[in-house]
Amino acid sequence: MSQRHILIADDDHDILLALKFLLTSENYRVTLASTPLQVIELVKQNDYSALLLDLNFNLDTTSGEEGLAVIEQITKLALNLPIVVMTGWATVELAVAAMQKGACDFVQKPWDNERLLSIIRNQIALASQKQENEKLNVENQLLKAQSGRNQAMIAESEAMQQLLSTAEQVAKSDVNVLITGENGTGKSLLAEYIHNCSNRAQHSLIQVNMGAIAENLFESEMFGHIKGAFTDARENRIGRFELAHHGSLFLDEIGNIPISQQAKLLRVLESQQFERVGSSKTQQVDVRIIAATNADIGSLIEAGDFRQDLFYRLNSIELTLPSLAKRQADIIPLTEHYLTQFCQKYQKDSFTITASAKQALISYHWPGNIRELNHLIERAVILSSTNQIDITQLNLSLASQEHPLETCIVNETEEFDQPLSALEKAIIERRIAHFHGNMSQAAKSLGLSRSAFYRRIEKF
Ligand SMILES: Nc1ncnc2c1ncn2[C@@H]1O[C@H](COP(=O)(O)OP(=O)(O)OP(=O)(O)O)[C@@H](O)[C@H]1O
Repeated sequence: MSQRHILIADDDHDILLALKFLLTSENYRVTLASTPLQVIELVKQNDYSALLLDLNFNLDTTSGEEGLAVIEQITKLALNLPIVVMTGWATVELAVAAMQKGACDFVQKPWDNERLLSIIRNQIALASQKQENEKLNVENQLLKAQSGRNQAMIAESEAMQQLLSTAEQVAKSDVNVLITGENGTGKSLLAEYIHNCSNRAQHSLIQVNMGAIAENLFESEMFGHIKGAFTDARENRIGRFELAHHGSLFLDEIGNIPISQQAKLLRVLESQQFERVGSSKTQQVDVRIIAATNADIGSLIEAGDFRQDLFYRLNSIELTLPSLAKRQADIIPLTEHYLTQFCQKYQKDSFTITASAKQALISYHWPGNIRELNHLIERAVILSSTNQIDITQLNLSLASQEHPLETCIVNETEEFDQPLSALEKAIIERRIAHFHGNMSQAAKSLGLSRSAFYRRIEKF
Protein backbone atom coordinates (compact mmCIF):
# COMPACT_ATOMS: atom_id res chain seq x y z
CA MET A 1 0.00 0.00 0.00
CA SER A 2 1.33 3.47 -0.85
CA GLN A 3 2.43 5.67 2.02
CA ARG A 4 -0.45 7.66 3.57
CA HIS A 5 -0.02 11.41 3.26
CA ILE A 6 -1.34 13.65 6.06
CA LEU A 7 -1.73 17.43 5.86
CA ILE A 8 -1.45 19.16 9.25
CA ALA A 9 -2.62 22.76 9.59
CA ASP A 10 -1.92 24.88 12.67
CA ASP A 11 -0.53 28.36 13.29
CA ASP A 12 1.65 27.14 16.16
CA HIS A 13 5.06 26.03 14.90
CA ASP A 14 5.80 23.85 17.94
CA ILE A 15 2.54 21.96 17.56
CA LEU A 16 3.25 21.35 13.88
CA LEU A 17 6.66 19.91 14.73
CA ALA A 18 5.34 17.71 17.53
CA LEU A 19 2.62 16.27 15.30
CA LYS A 20 5.04 15.79 12.43
CA PHE A 21 7.34 13.84 14.74
CA LEU A 22 4.49 11.67 15.99
CA LEU A 23 3.07 10.88 12.54
CA THR A 24 6.35 10.31 10.68
CA SER A 25 7.36 7.86 13.41
CA GLU A 26 4.17 5.97 12.47
CA ASN A 27 5.32 5.92 8.84
CA TYR A 28 2.97 8.62 7.54
CA ARG A 29 4.20 11.17 5.05
CA VAL A 30 3.48 14.63 6.45
CA THR A 31 3.03 18.11 4.96
CA LEU A 32 2.65 21.19 7.16
CA ALA A 33 0.58 24.33 6.60
CA SER A 34 0.29 27.38 8.84
CA THR A 35 -2.40 29.52 7.19
CA PRO A 36 -5.91 28.77 5.88
CA LEU A 37 -4.86 29.94 2.41
CA GLN A 38 -1.96 27.49 2.38
CA VAL A 39 -4.28 24.64 3.36
CA ILE A 40 -6.67 25.41 0.50
CA GLU A 41 -3.86 25.71 -2.06
CA LEU A 42 -2.21 22.47 -0.93
CA VAL A 43 -5.51 20.55 -1.07
CA LYS A 44 -6.17 21.92 -4.56
CA GLN A 45 -2.83 20.67 -5.81
CA ASN A 46 -2.34 17.38 -3.97
CA ASP A 47 -4.20 14.32 -2.81
CA TYR A 48 -4.02 13.69 0.93
CA SER A 49 -5.26 10.75 3.00
CA ALA A 50 -6.38 12.99 5.89
CA LEU A 51 -6.32 16.60 7.11
CA LEU A 52 -5.60 17.42 10.73
CA LEU A 53 -6.90 20.96 11.14
CA ASP A 54 -6.62 23.48 13.96
CA LEU A 55 -9.86 25.44 14.17
CA ASN A 56 -8.23 28.69 15.32
CA PHE A 57 -5.68 30.58 13.29
CA ASN A 58 -4.13 33.96 14.20
CA LEU A 59 -7.00 36.35 13.52
CA ASP A 60 -9.30 35.14 16.18
CA THR A 61 -8.20 32.53 18.61
CA THR A 62 -11.31 31.13 20.19
CA SER A 63 -14.39 31.23 17.96
CA GLY A 64 -13.14 28.62 15.47
CA GLU A 65 -14.67 30.70 12.65
CA GLU A 66 -11.59 30.51 10.44
CA GLY A 67 -11.32 26.76 10.81
CA LEU A 68 -15.02 26.30 10.04
CA ALA A 69 -14.66 28.37 6.87
CA VAL A 70 -11.72 26.20 5.79
CA ILE A 71 -13.76 23.02 6.36
CA GLU A 72 -16.54 24.39 4.20
CA GLN A 73 -14.17 25.03 1.31
CA ILE A 74 -12.23 21.78 1.67
CA THR A 75 -15.34 19.61 1.56
CA LYS A 76 -16.11 21.09 -1.86
CA LEU A 77 -12.57 20.54 -3.11
CA ALA A 78 -11.65 17.11 -1.83
CA LEU A 79 -14.81 15.10 -1.50
CA ASN A 80 -13.56 12.15 0.45
CA LEU A 81 -10.80 13.78 2.46
CA PRO A 82 -11.36 13.01 6.15
CA ILE A 83 -10.95 16.17 8.26
CA VAL A 84 -10.06 15.79 11.93
CA VAL A 85 -10.28 19.10 13.80
CA MET A 86 -8.29 20.18 16.88
CA THR A 87 -8.57 23.11 19.21
CA GLY A 88 -7.38 24.13 22.62
CA TRP A 89 -10.77 25.71 23.31
CA ALA A 90 -12.98 22.79 22.63
CA THR A 91 -16.60 23.24 23.35
CA VAL A 92 -19.44 20.93 22.43
CA GLU A 93 -20.98 23.65 20.25
CA LEU A 94 -17.80 24.10 18.26
CA ALA A 95 -17.37 20.36 17.80
CA VAL A 96 -20.95 20.08 16.55
CA ALA A 97 -20.49 23.05 14.21
CA ALA A 98 -17.32 21.49 12.75
CA MET A 99 -19.03 18.15 12.20
CA GLN A 100 -21.99 19.87 10.56
CA LYS A 101 -19.64 21.55 8.13
CA GLY A 102 -18.13 18.17 7.20
CA ALA A 103 -15.38 17.34 9.73
CA CYS A 104 -15.43 13.70 10.74
CA ASP A 105 -13.86 13.75 14.20
CA PHE A 106 -12.66 16.11 16.89
CA VAL A 107 -9.56 16.14 19.14
CA GLN A 108 -8.94 18.43 22.10
CA LYS A 109 -5.49 19.89 22.78
CA PRO A 110 -3.37 18.72 24.49
CA TRP A 111 -4.05 15.52 22.64
CA ASP A 112 -3.50 11.95 23.67
CA ASN A 113 -1.09 10.38 21.12
CA GLU A 114 -2.74 6.96 21.02
CA ARG A 115 -6.22 8.39 20.63
CA LEU A 116 -5.11 10.77 17.88
CA LEU A 117 -3.38 7.98 15.96
CA SER A 118 -6.36 5.70 16.30
CA ILE A 119 -8.74 8.41 15.02
CA ILE A 120 -6.52 9.05 12.00
CA ARG A 121 -6.23 5.34 11.21
CA ASN A 122 -10.00 4.81 11.46
CA GLN A 123 -10.91 7.87 9.43
CA ILE A 124 -8.54 6.95 6.61
CA ALA A 125 -9.97 3.43 6.51
CA LEU A 126 -13.54 4.77 6.52
CA ALA A 127 -12.81 7.27 3.73
CA SER A 128 -11.28 4.67 1.45
CA GLN A 129 -14.22 2.35 2.12
CA LYS A 130 -16.63 5.16 1.27
CA GLN A 131 -14.80 5.96 -1.94
CA GLU A 132 -14.77 2.29 -2.92
CA ASN A 133 -18.52 2.02 -2.22
CA GLU A 134 -19.25 5.11 -4.27
CA LYS A 135 -17.32 3.58 -7.16
CA LEU A 136 -18.96 0.18 -6.77
CA ASN A 137 -22.45 1.68 -6.72
CA VAL A 138 -22.03 3.41 -10.04
CA GLU A 139 -20.13 0.46 -11.50
CA ASN A 140 -22.96 -1.87 -10.50
CA GLN A 141 -25.50 0.34 -12.21
CA LEU A 142 -23.39 0.37 -15.37
CA LEU A 143 -22.75 -3.35 -15.25
CA LYS A 144 -26.46 -4.01 -14.91
CA ALA A 145 -27.04 -1.91 -18.01
CA GLN A 146 -24.27 -3.76 -19.83
CA SER A 147 -25.19 -7.24 -18.60
CA GLY A 148 -25.22 -9.88 -21.27
CA ARG A 149 -21.95 -8.58 -22.65
CA ASN A 150 -18.72 -10.53 -22.60
CA GLN A 151 -19.94 -12.62 -25.50
CA ALA A 152 -17.96 -14.83 -27.82
CA MET A 153 -16.73 -13.16 -30.97
CA ILE A 154 -17.23 -15.25 -34.10
CA ALA A 155 -14.70 -14.28 -36.76
CA GLU A 156 -13.94 -16.94 -39.35
CA SER A 157 -13.87 -14.79 -42.47
CA GLU A 158 -10.55 -13.57 -43.85
CA ALA A 159 -11.65 -9.94 -43.37
CA MET A 160 -12.41 -10.46 -39.65
CA GLN A 161 -9.24 -12.49 -39.03
CA GLN A 162 -7.16 -9.63 -40.39
CA LEU A 163 -9.10 -7.05 -38.46
CA LEU A 164 -8.71 -8.92 -35.17
CA SER A 165 -5.00 -9.37 -35.66
CA THR A 166 -4.62 -5.60 -36.24
CA ALA A 167 -6.87 -4.95 -33.23
CA GLU A 168 -4.63 -7.12 -31.02
CA GLN A 169 -1.55 -5.19 -32.09
CA VAL A 170 -3.26 -1.84 -31.55
CA ALA A 171 -4.63 -2.94 -28.18
CA LYS A 172 -1.14 -3.33 -26.71
CA SER A 173 -0.23 0.27 -27.53
CA ASP A 174 -2.11 2.87 -25.57
CA VAL A 175 -3.38 4.94 -28.52
CA ASN A 176 -7.00 5.98 -28.88
CA VAL A 177 -8.94 3.86 -31.34
CA LEU A 178 -11.94 4.78 -33.45
CA ILE A 179 -14.14 1.89 -34.60
CA THR A 180 -16.35 2.57 -37.59
CA GLY A 181 -18.92 0.35 -39.29
CA GLU A 182 -22.62 0.04 -39.98
CA ASN A 183 -25.13 -0.58 -37.19
CA GLY A 184 -25.01 -4.05 -35.74
CA THR A 185 -21.60 -4.99 -37.17
CA GLY A 186 -20.12 -5.55 -33.72
CA LYS A 187 -18.46 -2.25 -32.81
CA SER A 188 -19.20 -2.62 -29.09
CA LEU A 189 -17.94 -6.19 -29.14
CA LEU A 190 -14.72 -5.12 -30.88
CA ALA A 191 -14.23 -2.38 -28.26
CA GLU A 192 -14.46 -5.06 -25.56
CA TYR A 193 -12.02 -7.24 -27.48
CA ILE A 194 -9.48 -4.40 -27.69
CA HIS A 195 -9.82 -3.67 -23.97
CA ASN A 196 -9.43 -7.36 -23.09
CA CYS A 197 -6.28 -7.65 -25.21
CA SER A 198 -4.77 -4.47 -23.72
CA ASN A 199 -2.55 -3.99 -20.69
CA ARG A 200 -5.58 -2.40 -19.02
CA ALA A 201 -7.64 -5.60 -19.09
CA GLN A 202 -7.46 -5.96 -15.29
CA HIS A 203 -9.27 -2.63 -14.92
CA SER A 204 -12.73 -1.56 -16.02
CA LEU A 205 -14.08 -0.94 -19.49
CA ILE A 206 -16.66 1.78 -18.95
CA GLN A 207 -19.18 2.34 -21.71
CA VAL A 208 -21.06 5.55 -22.50
CA ASN A 209 -23.61 5.89 -25.25
CA MET A 210 -23.20 9.51 -26.27
CA GLY A 211 -26.66 9.62 -27.84
CA ALA A 212 -28.33 8.57 -24.62
CA ILE A 213 -27.03 11.39 -22.42
CA ALA A 214 -29.18 14.50 -22.15
CA GLU A 215 -27.15 17.58 -23.06
CA ASN A 216 -27.65 19.26 -19.67
CA LEU A 217 -26.37 16.16 -17.82
CA PHE A 218 -23.38 15.57 -20.06
CA GLU A 219 -20.75 17.09 -17.75
CA SER A 220 -22.15 15.46 -14.66
CA GLU A 221 -22.26 12.01 -16.33
CA MET A 222 -18.76 12.28 -17.75
CA PHE A 223 -16.95 14.12 -14.95
CA GLY A 224 -19.18 13.56 -11.91
CA HIS A 225 -20.55 16.21 -9.57
CA ILE A 226 -20.42 17.20 -5.95
CA LYS A 227 -23.39 17.35 -3.64
CA GLY A 228 -25.30 20.61 -4.10
CA ALA A 229 -23.69 21.45 -7.47
CA PHE A 230 -27.19 21.75 -8.98
CA THR A 231 -30.76 21.19 -7.81
CA ASP A 232 -30.85 17.41 -8.29
CA ALA A 233 -27.31 16.78 -7.05
CA ARG A 234 -28.29 15.33 -3.67
CA GLU A 235 -25.16 13.21 -3.31
CA ASN A 236 -21.62 13.27 -4.67
CA ARG A 237 -21.48 11.28 -7.87
CA ILE A 238 -18.50 9.80 -9.61
CA GLY A 239 -18.28 10.36 -13.39
CA ARG A 240 -17.35 7.95 -16.17
CA PHE A 241 -13.79 9.27 -16.57
CA GLU A 242 -13.02 8.68 -12.90
CA LEU A 243 -14.59 5.21 -13.06
CA ALA A 244 -12.47 4.28 -16.04
CA HIS A 245 -9.22 5.35 -14.28
CA HIS A 246 -6.43 2.93 -15.36
CA GLY A 247 -8.94 1.22 -17.68
CA SER A 248 -10.67 2.11 -20.95
CA LEU A 249 -13.59 4.38 -21.71
CA PHE A 250 -15.78 3.33 -24.63
CA LEU A 251 -17.54 6.31 -26.18
CA ASP A 252 -20.24 4.85 -28.40
CA GLU A 253 -22.06 6.86 -31.10
CA ILE A 254 -19.63 9.78 -30.91
CA GLY A 255 -21.47 11.49 -33.78
CA ASN A 256 -24.08 12.39 -31.16
CA ILE A 257 -21.81 14.39 -28.84
CA PRO A 258 -23.46 17.83 -28.63
CA ILE A 259 -21.19 20.47 -30.16
CA SER A 260 -21.54 22.54 -26.95
CA GLN A 261 -19.81 19.74 -24.99
CA GLN A 262 -17.09 18.80 -27.45
CA ALA A 263 -14.54 21.37 -26.19
CA LYS A 264 -14.86 19.97 -22.63
CA LEU A 265 -14.26 16.46 -23.87
CA LEU A 266 -11.31 17.59 -25.97
CA ARG A 267 -9.68 19.17 -22.93
CA VAL A 268 -9.80 15.90 -20.96
CA LEU A 269 -8.48 13.94 -23.91
CA GLU A 270 -5.58 16.36 -24.27
CA SER A 271 -4.65 16.79 -20.62
CA GLN A 272 -6.32 13.82 -18.89
CA GLN A 273 -7.53 16.41 -16.39
CA PHE A 274 -11.04 17.44 -15.37
CA GLU A 275 -13.10 18.82 -12.50
CA ARG A 276 -16.31 17.38 -11.07
CA VAL A 277 -19.23 19.76 -11.62
CA GLY A 278 -19.30 22.16 -8.67
CA SER A 279 -15.70 21.49 -7.63
CA SER A 280 -12.62 23.55 -8.46
CA LYS A 281 -10.21 20.74 -7.70
CA THR A 282 -8.57 19.38 -10.83
CA GLN A 283 -8.32 15.61 -11.04
CA GLN A 284 -5.87 13.62 -13.11
CA VAL A 285 -6.89 10.36 -14.78
CA ASP A 286 -5.21 7.73 -16.87
CA VAL A 287 -7.79 6.54 -19.41
CA ARG A 288 -7.60 4.99 -22.86
CA ILE A 289 -10.39 6.04 -25.20
CA ILE A 290 -12.07 3.67 -27.61
CA ALA A 291 -14.73 5.45 -29.66
CA ALA A 292 -17.26 4.16 -32.18
CA THR A 293 -19.54 5.62 -34.79
CA ASN A 294 -21.64 4.69 -37.77
CA ALA A 295 -22.01 8.32 -38.77
CA ASP A 296 -20.03 10.02 -41.48
CA ILE A 297 -17.95 12.24 -39.20
CA GLY A 298 -16.36 13.94 -42.24
CA SER A 299 -19.75 15.38 -43.22
CA LEU A 300 -20.47 16.36 -39.61
CA ILE A 301 -17.17 18.25 -39.53
CA GLU A 302 -18.02 20.00 -42.81
CA ALA A 303 -21.43 20.96 -41.46
CA GLY A 304 -19.79 22.40 -38.32
CA ASP A 305 -21.40 19.77 -36.06
CA PHE A 306 -18.19 18.03 -35.05
CA ARG A 307 -14.84 19.56 -34.08
CA GLN A 308 -12.00 18.45 -36.29
CA ASP A 309 -9.47 18.68 -33.43
CA LEU A 310 -11.63 16.33 -31.33
CA PHE A 311 -11.89 13.91 -34.25
CA TYR A 312 -8.08 13.85 -34.62
CA ARG A 313 -7.76 13.07 -30.92
CA LEU A 314 -10.20 10.17 -31.20
CA ASN A 315 -9.05 8.51 -34.38
CA SER A 316 -5.32 7.98 -33.80
CA ILE A 317 -6.07 4.53 -35.27
CA GLU A 318 -9.25 3.71 -37.16
CA LEU A 319 -10.58 0.17 -37.46
CA THR A 320 -13.51 -0.48 -39.79
CA LEU A 321 -15.84 -3.44 -39.31
CA PRO A 322 -17.03 -4.87 -42.61
CA SER A 323 -20.78 -5.30 -43.07
CA LEU A 324 -22.05 -8.87 -42.61
CA ALA A 325 -22.76 -9.18 -46.34
CA LYS A 326 -19.03 -8.66 -46.92
CA ARG A 327 -18.06 -11.52 -44.62
CA GLN A 328 -20.20 -14.35 -45.81
CA ALA A 329 -17.87 -16.94 -44.27
CA ASP A 330 -19.10 -15.78 -40.83
CA ILE A 331 -22.82 -16.17 -41.53
CA ILE A 332 -23.24 -19.89 -40.89
CA PRO A 333 -20.88 -20.02 -37.87
CA LEU A 334 -22.81 -17.08 -36.39
CA THR A 335 -26.13 -18.78 -37.14
CA GLU A 336 -24.98 -21.97 -35.41
CA HIS A 337 -23.67 -19.98 -32.48
CA TYR A 338 -27.01 -18.22 -32.04
CA LEU A 339 -28.96 -21.45 -32.49
CA THR A 340 -27.05 -23.01 -29.60
CA GLN A 341 -27.49 -19.88 -27.50
CA PHE A 342 -31.25 -19.56 -28.07
CA CYS A 343 -31.94 -23.30 -27.71
CA GLN A 344 -30.37 -23.03 -24.25
CA LYS A 345 -32.24 -19.85 -23.45
CA TYR A 346 -35.65 -21.23 -24.49
CA GLN A 347 -34.89 -24.76 -23.30
CA LYS A 348 -35.35 -26.40 -26.67
CA ASP A 349 -33.49 -29.36 -28.14
CA SER A 350 -30.79 -28.54 -30.66
CA PHE A 351 -31.82 -27.37 -34.15
CA THR A 352 -30.56 -28.27 -37.61
CA ILE A 353 -30.68 -25.94 -40.62
CA THR A 354 -31.58 -27.15 -44.08
CA ALA A 355 -29.18 -26.58 -46.98
CA SER A 356 -31.63 -24.21 -48.69
CA ALA A 357 -31.98 -22.16 -45.51
CA LYS A 358 -28.18 -21.93 -45.26
CA GLN A 359 -27.97 -20.76 -48.84
CA ALA A 360 -30.68 -18.14 -48.26
CA LEU A 361 -28.85 -16.84 -45.19
CA ILE A 362 -25.59 -16.53 -47.14
CA SER A 363 -27.20 -14.74 -50.08
CA TYR A 364 -29.24 -12.27 -48.03
CA HIS A 365 -27.94 -8.66 -47.88
CA TRP A 366 -28.31 -8.14 -44.08
CA PRO A 367 -28.99 -4.41 -43.77
CA GLY A 368 -29.16 -4.80 -39.98
CA ASN A 369 -25.98 -6.91 -39.96
CA ILE A 370 -25.28 -9.29 -37.06
CA ARG A 371 -27.96 -7.80 -34.83
CA GLU A 372 -30.53 -8.64 -37.52
CA LEU A 373 -29.21 -12.22 -37.85
CA ASN A 374 -29.30 -12.61 -34.09
CA HIS A 375 -32.95 -11.55 -33.88
CA LEU A 376 -33.94 -13.58 -36.89
CA ILE A 377 -32.56 -16.75 -35.34
CA GLU A 378 -34.14 -15.98 -31.98
CA ARG A 379 -37.49 -15.57 -33.69
CA ALA A 380 -37.08 -18.78 -35.68
CA VAL A 381 -36.22 -20.74 -32.52
CA ILE A 382 -39.21 -19.32 -30.63
CA LEU A 383 -41.72 -19.84 -33.43
CA SER A 384 -40.56 -23.16 -34.86
CA SER A 385 -42.68 -26.17 -33.97
CA THR A 386 -40.03 -28.64 -35.24
CA ASN A 387 -36.33 -28.74 -34.54
CA GLN A 388 -35.39 -27.86 -38.05
CA ILE A 389 -35.00 -24.44 -39.58
CA ASP A 390 -36.11 -24.28 -43.15
CA ILE A 391 -36.19 -21.35 -45.51
CA THR A 392 -39.85 -20.72 -44.68
CA GLN A 393 -39.14 -20.08 -40.99
CA LEU A 394 -36.53 -17.48 -41.81
CA ASN A 395 -38.97 -15.00 -43.29
CA LEU A 396 -36.12 -13.56 -45.34
CA SER A 397 -38.46 -12.55 -48.14
CA LEU A 398 -40.18 -10.20 -45.71
CA ALA A 399 -36.91 -8.90 -44.40
CA SER A 400 -35.51 -8.31 -47.89
CA GLN A 401 -38.32 -5.91 -48.75
CA GLU A 402 -36.12 -3.18 -47.30
CA HIS A 403 -38.28 -3.16 -44.16
CA PRO A 404 -41.28 -1.13 -45.29
CA LEU A 405 -42.88 0.67 -42.35
CA GLU A 406 -46.26 -0.98 -42.97
CA THR A 407 -44.78 -4.31 -41.86
CA CYS A 408 -43.52 -2.84 -38.65
CA ILE A 409 -45.88 -4.87 -36.53
CA VAL A 410 -45.28 -8.60 -36.45
CA ASN A 411 -48.17 -10.53 -37.98
CA GLU A 412 -51.35 -10.97 -35.99
CA THR A 413 -50.98 -14.59 -34.95
CA GLU A 414 -47.50 -13.86 -33.64
CA GLU A 415 -48.64 -10.64 -32.03
CA PHE A 416 -50.96 -12.45 -29.62
CA ASP A 417 -48.09 -14.69 -28.49
CA GLN A 418 -45.84 -11.79 -27.56
CA PRO A 419 -45.60 -9.56 -24.52
CA LEU A 420 -45.74 -5.80 -25.10
CA SER A 421 -41.98 -5.45 -24.57
CA ALA A 422 -41.27 -7.92 -27.41
CA LEU A 423 -43.55 -5.97 -29.75
CA GLU A 424 -41.91 -2.71 -28.77
CA LYS A 425 -38.50 -4.24 -29.40
CA ALA A 426 -39.60 -5.55 -32.82
CA ILE A 427 -40.95 -2.15 -33.83
CA ILE A 428 -37.76 -0.39 -32.81
CA GLU A 429 -35.64 -2.87 -34.78
CA ARG A 430 -37.80 -2.43 -37.84
CA ARG A 431 -37.58 1.33 -37.69
CA ILE A 432 -33.80 1.23 -37.36
CA ALA A 433 -33.52 -1.14 -40.32
CA HIS A 434 -36.01 0.92 -42.35
CA PHE A 435 -33.97 4.10 -41.85
CA HIS A 436 -30.71 2.21 -42.49
CA GLY A 437 -29.43 2.82 -38.99
CA ASN A 438 -30.18 6.56 -38.89
CA MET A 439 -31.21 6.80 -35.23
CA SER A 440 -32.48 10.37 -35.40
CA GLN A 441 -34.89 9.53 -38.22
CA ALA A 442 -35.97 6.28 -36.56
CA ALA A 443 -36.65 8.15 -33.29
CA LYS A 444 -38.53 10.92 -35.09
CA SER A 445 -40.72 8.42 -36.95
CA LEU A 446 -41.88 7.08 -33.58
CA GLY A 447 -42.44 10.55 -32.14
CA LEU A 448 -39.58 10.09 -29.66
CA SER A 449 -36.63 12.32 -28.80
CA ARG A 450 -33.26 10.80 -29.67
CA SER A 451 -32.36 10.26 -26.01
CA ALA A 452 -35.74 8.65 -25.21
CA PHE A 453 -35.21 6.38 -28.21
CA TYR A 454 -31.73 5.39 -27.00
CA ARG A 455 -33.06 4.70 -23.52
CA ARG A 456 -35.48 2.19 -25.02
CA ILE A 457 -32.72 0.58 -27.08
CA GLU A 458 -30.58 0.24 -23.95
CA LYS A 459 -33.52 -1.35 -22.13
CA PHE A 460 -33.53 -4.16 -24.70
N1 LIG B 1 -18.34 -11.27 -34.31
C1 LIG B 1 -19.44 -11.47 -33.58
N2 LIG B 1 -19.68 -12.66 -33.04
C2 LIG B 1 -20.80 -12.88 -32.30
N3 LIG B 1 -21.73 -11.95 -32.06
C3 LIG B 1 -21.52 -10.73 -32.57
C4 LIG B 1 -20.37 -10.42 -33.35
N4 LIG B 1 -20.42 -9.13 -33.70
C5 LIG B 1 -21.57 -8.64 -33.18
N5 LIG B 1 -22.22 -9.59 -32.49
C6 LIG B 1 -23.51 -9.42 -31.81
O1 LIG B 1 -24.34 -8.60 -32.63
C7 LIG B 1 -25.07 -7.67 -31.84
C8 LIG B 1 -24.68 -6.26 -32.27
O2 LIG B 1 -23.32 -6.03 -31.93
P1 LIG B 1 -22.80 -4.64 -31.37
O3 LIG B 1 -23.78 -4.05 -30.40
O4 LIG B 1 -21.40 -4.81 -30.92
O5 LIG B 1 -22.86 -3.81 -32.73
P2 LIG B 1 -22.61 -2.27 -32.97
O6 LIG B 1 -21.90 -2.14 -34.27
O7 LIG B 1 -21.96 -1.67 -31.77
O8 LIG B 1 -24.10 -1.75 -33.13
P3 LIG B 1 -24.63 -0.23 -33.04
O9 LIG B 1 -23.93 0.55 -34.12
O10 LIG B 1 -26.08 -0.37 -33.33
O11 LIG B 1 -24.32 0.27 -31.67
C9 LIG B 1 -24.72 -7.97 -30.40
O12 LIG B 1 -25.67 -8.84 -29.89
C10 LIG B 1 -23.37 -8.66 -30.50
O13 LIG B 1 -23.15 -9.54 -29.44
